[in-house]
Amino acid sequence: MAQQPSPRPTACLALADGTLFFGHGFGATGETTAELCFNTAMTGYQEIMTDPSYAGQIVTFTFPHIGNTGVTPEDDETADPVAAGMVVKWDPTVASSWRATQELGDWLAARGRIAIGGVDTRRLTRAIRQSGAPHVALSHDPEGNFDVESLVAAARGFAGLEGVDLAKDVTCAQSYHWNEMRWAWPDGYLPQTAPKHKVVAIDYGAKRNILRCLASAGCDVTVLPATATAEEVLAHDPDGVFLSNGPGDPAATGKYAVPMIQKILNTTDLPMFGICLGHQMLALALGAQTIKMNHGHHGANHPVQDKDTGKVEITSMNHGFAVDSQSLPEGILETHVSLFDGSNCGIRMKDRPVYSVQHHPEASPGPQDSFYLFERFAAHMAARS
Ligand SMILES: NC(=O)CC[C@H](N)C(=O)O
Repeated sequence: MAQQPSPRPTACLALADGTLFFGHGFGATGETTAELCFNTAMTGYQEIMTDPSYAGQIVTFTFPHIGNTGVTPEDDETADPVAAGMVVKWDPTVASSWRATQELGDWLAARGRIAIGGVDTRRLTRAIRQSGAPHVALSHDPEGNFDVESLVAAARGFAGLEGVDLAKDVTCAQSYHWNEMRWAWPDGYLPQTAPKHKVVAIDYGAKRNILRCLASAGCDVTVLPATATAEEVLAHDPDGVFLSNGPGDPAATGKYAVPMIQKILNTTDLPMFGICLGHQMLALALGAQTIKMNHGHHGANHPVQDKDTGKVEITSMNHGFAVDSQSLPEGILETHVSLFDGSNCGIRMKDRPVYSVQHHPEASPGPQDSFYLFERFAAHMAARS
């Protein structure tokens, strides 16, 4: 039997070091540049693509079957995809799920996001692990015409994420009130139906499920834009302040967020809780430092140890920067560590209800081990009232 000719490549991924990957384009056509990371989660591709923390990044999925359950608006973490593009091993099949309202490719196309299928994602992931998250250009042309030299030049021209504040691009334009609860509950957990605690949540690129978890732990949540000042936060007379996840370099976003956090810490005794970028900026405000990681942590099976209890949580992670635990000043305790590489995953003030974690306790990577962190925030606010 005559062999079928392999289809002409319609997408090209160019790394700044000149390495090229050809494959099949889906989603939008055109060209985009970004930093490339890999995510090891087996499910949740839609939540990943719509997590604002992924702004400025293209995601390589190490799990080969991506897209085969389509997309549904219920799974959006924000209204639009925020990750710059996606790289997958197999082209998505026709969506097979009773929840699907659209094919992944159509959804990406309607939202201007480029994807490439048919890539040796194992080889690509090994390259990322060895040399660090590369700068890349991704092109999708149905005619298959690629100027590879200009693509490599575009990858080299990408400025990277260090020193870049992306929170201002993804934060809300205006404050709003949030009261929707989460849909899935940890075993035996009863949702708090009557909100008891007034929380101001600062949106540096907040995922919706974080806001749902706060509401479910009994918080009446007012969301404020990233550039909110301490005066604007305190004008709401909150019982607690929450610092959200978000994209980019914490040191850059911290230029306006850190003074705001410091002012609240210096002028009030309010409980404060931060997640991911919020964790990193709280650490900066307390005098610690953050560093860029080689290839970051992105996945849904990251073991994290709670140093207070010794318990291990299986967590979702998505970060390319980390708090340098060596830089934590006196009075700031390390509460959680990654069991993959020992990097910092949580801090708290020794004598105040101010704490934060690097992982994503709102995500449900199968287990829901980390939800207690929201209940702890509510308990701190209850103890104060
Ligand atoms: N998920 C997040 O909040 C990410 C924080 C930060 N942008 C990082 O990459 O480390």
